[in-house]
Amino acid sequence: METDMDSVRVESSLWIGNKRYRAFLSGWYFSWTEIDKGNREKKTISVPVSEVIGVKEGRVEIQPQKKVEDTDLDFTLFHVNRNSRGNAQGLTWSLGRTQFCCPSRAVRDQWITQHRTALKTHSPSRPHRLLVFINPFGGKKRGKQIFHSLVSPLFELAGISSHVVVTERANQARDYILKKDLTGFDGVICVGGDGMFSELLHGVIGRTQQEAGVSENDLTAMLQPCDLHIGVIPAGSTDCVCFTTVGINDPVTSALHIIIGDSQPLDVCSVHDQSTVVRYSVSLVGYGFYGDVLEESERHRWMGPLRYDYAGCMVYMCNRSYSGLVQYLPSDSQISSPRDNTRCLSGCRVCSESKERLFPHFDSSTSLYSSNVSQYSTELEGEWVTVEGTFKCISLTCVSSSCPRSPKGLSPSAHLADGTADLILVRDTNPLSFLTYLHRHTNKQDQFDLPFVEVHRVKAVRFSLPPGEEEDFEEEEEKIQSSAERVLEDPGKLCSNNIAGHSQQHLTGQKEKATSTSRLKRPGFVCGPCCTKPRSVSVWNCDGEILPQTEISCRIHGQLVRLFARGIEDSTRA
Ligand SMILES: Nc1ncnc2c1ncn2[C@@H]1O[C@H](COP(=O)(O)OP(=O)(O)OP(=O)(O)O)[C@@H](O)[C@H]1O
Repeated sequence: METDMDSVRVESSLWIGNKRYRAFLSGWYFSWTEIDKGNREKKTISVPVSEVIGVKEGRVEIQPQKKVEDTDLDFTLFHVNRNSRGNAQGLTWSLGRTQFCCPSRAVRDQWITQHRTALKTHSPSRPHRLLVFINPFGGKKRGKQIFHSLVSPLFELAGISSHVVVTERANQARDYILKKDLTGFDGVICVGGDGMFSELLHGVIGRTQQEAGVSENDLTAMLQPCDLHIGVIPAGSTDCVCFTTVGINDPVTSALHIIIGDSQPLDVCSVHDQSTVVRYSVSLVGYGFYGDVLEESERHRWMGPLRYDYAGCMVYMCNRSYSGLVQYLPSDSQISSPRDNTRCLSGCRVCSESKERLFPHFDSSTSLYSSNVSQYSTELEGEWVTVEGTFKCISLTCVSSSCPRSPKGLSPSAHLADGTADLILVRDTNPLSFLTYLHRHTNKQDQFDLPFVEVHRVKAVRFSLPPGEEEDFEEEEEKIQSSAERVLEDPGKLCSNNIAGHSQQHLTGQKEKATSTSRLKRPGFVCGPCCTKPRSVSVWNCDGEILPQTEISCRIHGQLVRLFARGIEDSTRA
């Protein structure tokens, strides 16, 4: 047996079953080559040290149950295995296991020691201690089972200790991250859906800014990048964030990415009203159709995940469109564009070369509510572009926002970490054309290749109501406000309005009030085609939460957070 203590190098004969192998561990790779009876080399298998999950004495199995057969000559290597599956965009990872037999106990011990040294020196960013939040009610309510049967045994095998919090209320995970002592944790994990991810996102960003003394409410402030990694074990209804960053919704794949300490930076959009940050978003800030669908689906939570299909049909039949003034700050189209037909895959060059971490020419003194368009252009050196019109929907997404139902996503060529978002403007059109647009999200046709759709890669966006609309809206607000007050005096009247009870995450108590008022403000619509008076103002859907504000300002923060992921792996590598 040959060893080199300084650079982690071991070489010896090893046996798998009755076949002999020449095994070799250098710093970065462990490989073994079959040697036939005539001493000829046959096939070589190679595993990067970075993808080794653990090395154990003896013959060990952990799935379906932990079983150890302790012998002096054997060791078991656990590592990542890849395969492709179904409609997944990325590769499924599973736990590979190979049992080796050594010529002597001394050689066995040497292999184990050297493997462990190699892990420490060549895969140093692995987490040792994790804070895990399980939403027991997310998706099909299998969060606890998924964690305890599939994820926890893998963490244990890899020597990761976890502190588990099973949530008892909405926003518990966010508040825990904001307030409790997190010393010693290398990351926070959610077992749940996009709503749980959002809680972790708000907690981690808020905590980091608090500690750095940065005001989150200041639209012009450079937010401090967050060191604490976020991991997502998918156990929700759609799990869009997981699908978009890993390419598949599979708890074991995600757990293995966490164990090996993968790190994927992610852009985040902050949404502001005039004076405060309202929310952070990763996947969708949407007005019009997507806002209406969320609002309608909230009235039917009892239907479970089916409510989105139901609400989609109802809102589609209402055939609404909304006037608005959209202003955006375009990103450099020489670098990338939403229509360049590229996919942001693991190791993406556009993301790794991105310099979009600073935000030039943003002037907070400009009123959001001003309708003076030229004022924006002058103050912001002519970079802002203004589009006024009537829209079916307005969507802003930092990432492709893909999910199993829409594997390409809202914007197939969007990047995870280039400091930009894609702004999709769908102008008013006939119902059939709009259906064509929606349907193209589920097939291979280009959803942007339609005359009423435009898409722009942007660094910031503002939305305001056109001047006339603004007055109507205020009048309507006043009328509805007074009727809401009457309803509050007589809560019995609430039944007919069926106001949604879904929890919202708020950054301030003031917003809590605004939201409840806002819900009361908007008259219910369930009648579809027979609605007599079209509503003139929609709501914003921000990653599945309804925003109380209509006029908002959004800014993209390049690579603000980091996930335990590596982006979608090219499936041709399987
Ligand atoms: N114990 C709890 N009781 C009630 N609500 C909770 C609890 N824990 C978390 N929540 C809230 O439930 C909401 C939905 O949870 P989650 O995202 O995990 O599942 P989902 O909605 O089924 O999935 P998706 O968001 O992917 O559609 C989250 O916004 C979260 O704040």
